[in-house]
Amino acid sequence: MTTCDVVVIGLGPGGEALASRLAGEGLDVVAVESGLVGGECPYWGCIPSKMFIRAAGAVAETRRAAELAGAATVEPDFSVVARRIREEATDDWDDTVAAERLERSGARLLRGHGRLAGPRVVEVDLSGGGTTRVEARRGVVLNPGTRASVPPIDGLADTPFWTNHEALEASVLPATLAVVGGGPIGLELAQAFARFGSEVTVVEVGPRILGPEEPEAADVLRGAFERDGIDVREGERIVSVSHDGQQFTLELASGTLHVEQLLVAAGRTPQISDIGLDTVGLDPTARSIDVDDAMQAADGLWVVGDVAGRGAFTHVSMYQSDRAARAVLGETLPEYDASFPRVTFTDPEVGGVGLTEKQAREQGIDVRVATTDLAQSSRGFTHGPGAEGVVKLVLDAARGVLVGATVVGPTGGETVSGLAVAVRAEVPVSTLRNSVYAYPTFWRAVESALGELD
Ligand SMILES: Cc1cc2nc3c(=O)[nH]c(=O)nc-3n(C[C@H](O)[C@H](O)[C@H](O)COP(=O)(O)OP(=O)(O)OC[C@H]3O[C@@H](n4cnc5c(N)ncnc54)[C@H](O)[C@@H]3O)c2cc1C
Ligand SMILES: NC(=O)c1ccc[n+]([C@@H]2O[C@H](COP(=O)([O-])OP(=O)(O)OC[C@H]3O[C@@H](n4cnc5c(N)ncnc54)[C@H](O)[C@@H]3O)[C@@H](O)[C@H]2O)c1
Repeated sequence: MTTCDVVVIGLGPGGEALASRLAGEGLDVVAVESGLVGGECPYWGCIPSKMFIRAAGAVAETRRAAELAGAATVEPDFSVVARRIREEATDDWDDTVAAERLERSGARLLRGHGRLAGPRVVEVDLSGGGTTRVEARRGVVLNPGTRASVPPIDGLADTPFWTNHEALEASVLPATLAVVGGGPIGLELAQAFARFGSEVTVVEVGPRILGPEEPEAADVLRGAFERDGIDVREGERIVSVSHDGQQFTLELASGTLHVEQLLVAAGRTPQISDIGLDTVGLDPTARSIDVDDAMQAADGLWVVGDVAGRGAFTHVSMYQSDRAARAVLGETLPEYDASFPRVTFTDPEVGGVGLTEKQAREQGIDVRVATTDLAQSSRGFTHGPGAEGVVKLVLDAARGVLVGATVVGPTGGETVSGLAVAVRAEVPVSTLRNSVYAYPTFWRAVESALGELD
């Protein structure tokens, strides 16, 4: 048994930041990681996917040049972006740089699978063999993240399907690709593969793609995906999947689909069933671990990242990492920001903050909503092809403040930032109306939407 001040199990973005920060504060930190230091985001998530999307966007913009500026041709070459992902984004899926950075901060890195073995005690199955136990004087921080869920579709588990890992490690573009799931992962990757030349079908079992977001966002995306030649099937059930060594066959409720590759992006499974939660009185079968606003789940136990169930985003993991670090150090925390922004990096982007109209109504808020067509704005008109989008505002009429907003558009993820401040700071809608909006920005469409609230 070794002792230390804090053990961190799982080094996603939040866990890695927390471990090096607490070590920098002089605490004795043991950081346990079974995969790569940094977690999903830098190796199989945000970073490689956004590099892929940036490249696919360049292809799409070049094609739009014909309508705007004269002849331009692009011959997409998937090997260029695959090489950038391998060499520049992920160091060929090697975390040496991140591990050395962590150790330079003073933290001790243990490679292996960690699990609680009671309050403030962690057992680690070391990657090199053997087991060790560590006692943490202050406590343990959990950041184990999620993995791709495999839906219980007949035959699927026996096929060589892709998750986000294989999709972002791919070096060869599939000629045909089916994507199971019309959430952020499925849609971002579907559009990127399609723009490089794959023939893509998205199969969503729910009534619409991007289900938790505003329905207006799905309406815009559906049109954009059709223009990219993507076959979007909503409310579609997959009965069975098989693979004959060459291709996948999907038996759908509406017919049969044959494809070269199958990407499963049907949600995420929290990696908490085997980390000893039962040894501290918590439920290992839950969808997430309940925490208070200081990210504390039990005495001497803090949780950050996707498994805390408060938004599965890197910026949320980092925000929680900051709170948990300050809680471990005994600092008093300001109120928790539950209105965090979110962006799906399709083209057009879908930026959102706070509540959707449906969520606000479910909370009994006196809701008023307004929408405005981004393409009809002055900036949309000058932008031309690719300007489709919408701004939607959700007003709490009783309090006179916005409680949610969505911006779909070429810069939806950036444009929503101003509204994120308005929601977070509860800026009176009268002040938003009595403000000047630069002409001709996409942001100025917000002024039109505010006018529609009357
Ligand atoms: C394709 C894709 C695109 C995405 N794009 C974005 C985006 O653009 N913007 C955004 O904000 N978010 C994005 N996300 C989500 C983002 O990646 C996650 O929210 C983020 O990684 C935070 O996760 P986390 O901190 O919970 O841990 P994770 O990143 O999941 O890391 C957890 C780590 O813990 C390790 N681990 C698990 N169990 C144990 C154990 N018992 N012992 C030791 N180690 C363990 C794992 O090996 C892993 O390294 C994307 C995700 C995917 C898959
Ligand atoms: N840009 C970003 O910030 C970004 C990008 C990717 C992922 N993420 C994060 O990762 C999380 C997970 O993303 P995700 O897209 O995997 O999950 P998700 O849960 O958001 O979406 C999964 C989709 O798959 C569908 N589905 C489930 N089972 C199915 C089946 N059998 N057949 C057809 N469809 C099925 C669901 O109805 C849902 O629409 C996101 O919620 C988000 O928090 C963020």
